[in-house]
Amino acid sequence: MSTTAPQKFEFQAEIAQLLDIVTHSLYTEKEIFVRELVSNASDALEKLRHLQLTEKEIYDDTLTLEINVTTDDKAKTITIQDFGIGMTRQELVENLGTIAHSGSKAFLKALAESEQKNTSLIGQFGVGFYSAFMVAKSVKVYTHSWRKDETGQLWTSEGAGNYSIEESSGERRGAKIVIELKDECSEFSQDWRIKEILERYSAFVSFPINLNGKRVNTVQALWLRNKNEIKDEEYTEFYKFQAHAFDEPRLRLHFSADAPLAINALLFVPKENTEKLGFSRLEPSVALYCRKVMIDAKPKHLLPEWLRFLKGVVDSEDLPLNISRETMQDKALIEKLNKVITKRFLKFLEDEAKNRVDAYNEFYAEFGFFLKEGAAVDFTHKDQLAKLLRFESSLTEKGKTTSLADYVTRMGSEQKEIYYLFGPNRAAIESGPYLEGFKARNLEVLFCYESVDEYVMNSLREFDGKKLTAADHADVKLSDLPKPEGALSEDDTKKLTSWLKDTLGERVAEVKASDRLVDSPALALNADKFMSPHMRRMMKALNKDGAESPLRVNLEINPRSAVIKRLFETHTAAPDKAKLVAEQILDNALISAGLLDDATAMVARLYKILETA
Ligand SMILES: Nc1ncnc2c1ncn2[C@@H]1O[C@H](COP(=O)(O)OP(=O)(O)OP(=O)(O)O)[C@@H](O)[C@H]1O
Repeated sequence: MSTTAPQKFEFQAEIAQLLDIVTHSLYTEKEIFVRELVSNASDALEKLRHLQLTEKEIYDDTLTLEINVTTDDKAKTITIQDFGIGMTRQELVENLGTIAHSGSKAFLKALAESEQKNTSLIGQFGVGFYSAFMVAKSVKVYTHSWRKDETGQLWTSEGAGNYSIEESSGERRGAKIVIELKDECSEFSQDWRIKEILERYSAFVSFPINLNGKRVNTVQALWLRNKNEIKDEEYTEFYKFQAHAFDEPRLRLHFSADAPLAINALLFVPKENTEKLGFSRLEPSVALYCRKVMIDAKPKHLLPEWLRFLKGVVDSEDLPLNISRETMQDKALIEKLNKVITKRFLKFLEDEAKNRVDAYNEFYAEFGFFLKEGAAVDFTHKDQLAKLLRFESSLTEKGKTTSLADYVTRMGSEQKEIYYLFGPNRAAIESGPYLEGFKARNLEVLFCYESVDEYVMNSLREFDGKKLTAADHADVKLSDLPKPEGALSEDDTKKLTSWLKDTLGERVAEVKASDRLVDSPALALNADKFMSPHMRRMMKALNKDGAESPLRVNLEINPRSAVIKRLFETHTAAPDKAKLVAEQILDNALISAGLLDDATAMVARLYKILETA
């Protein structure tokens, strides 16, 4: 109730300009005004809570610290009331009539600099209290300061250049903002609509928020609590609420940091990797908060792409509520957050891998793909990621894995490189000809089954100073093994390799005796240094150039093999038959290498060989 005549005031020029833009804005996400006003209310309550610690005399001190939102769809109004510190007449003029507030300033500056004269910038900057004018015909602020000797005030504006203030008796402490909605914005006088908005942006505000008498925010901002006081069930409940999830989290990391930024983060790894199950690519969904108020549910650059499977919350009070994707300063802040959180999460995984081996391995089986993606593309973190990778190897049991670090501890003093082989699965690699030479010399070979492994190995290049080398690479040199009895002599072997080179012609670049074969008669090594057999297969699957270039391989034969000895015996006696066998040996080697492009010629030849058998 007014006790004196209203006094008229002009808005400061910048505010008038701001209001003009906001009032006529076509910005579609008008709903953010709720977030802005609730966050102001929460700030005002927070300030009151602090005052209660130091001040003896506070007006209306029996009030509960809460926020009450009421909607009236007949009158088309929404009211947001808090019992916070309120404002004096003087404060109303300063706070709501002049441009004190940084978000609005930044908004106007960006607008002046920006090419886009449209108002999409509002959403990016947030214009605090003034955002109410996107939806309001008129805004009334009923308020009473926490100071006992002040009187209640009513601030009114229709957003067009001026506002008025009058005394108002009977006000409770705090601020009550009544918005009379524009006709086209009447949706904001609907209970369900506001409920949805409050749940989205203000679910974790620490003061109770009641919408039309019903409590909306029931889940606590767990990430700000001391982790020693939080039960597992509370974490799980929070995860389900925040990530809209139905499963239980597999891993969680709850941490806070003070430098270089104040961060409170609560991150979860879900139980299942839905991308692996064939669902669509995950979107980043660790939400960004500033003091419990959500800034962005799906911030793109908060974490690297390969961490897109994480859920949870990052809260930093060093961020402005209206953080923008446009300004350099804010971009730098996000980058800093990204760096700190990624490093911390990788450290966490390292500890898990050390202390909870089984849980880590289960995590890896489900989410290892993402770590490999990171190792392949993220130059900054690849070394830290390399430590987290796991592979089966020639020394592990089927289904069990080793880390690169453990591999290194098993390396003999002679061994300088870390060997790996690609193949579709363990059986294929073990039955192929490439492994046996390594096995015979007790050299461990890592098994790589996934396409991404090729990129990982190419990106890492080395681990702990040891080169990562494909075991089927033509350059690999292996130590001599003692010559077994009954092998072809060196002379005979030379005769045979030169005959093979002539006979096989263009299909081979080189033929020589192998130092890596033990049982198999022959193997093919890709003569192309730049394209591994695996890459060639992928290019072929993608129908890319390169796969079609004529294939030339180095053929290595095993002088100990019965087939080779027999070939030597027949190559002069029955050259035609020997030629067929030679070609078949090459094709068999190509099959093992995954390099045989077309099997038709081979099938016809096999029948010919069978005829003579
Ligand atoms: N509910 C309220 N109770 C008391 N004071 C308020 C309330 N709402 C706004 N104010 C005062 O008005 C000022 C301006 O509010 P506005 O929303 O424009 O900016 P801000 O809250 O300071 O900035 P930001 O929204 O970026 O945090 C606030 O700083 C505060 O002093």
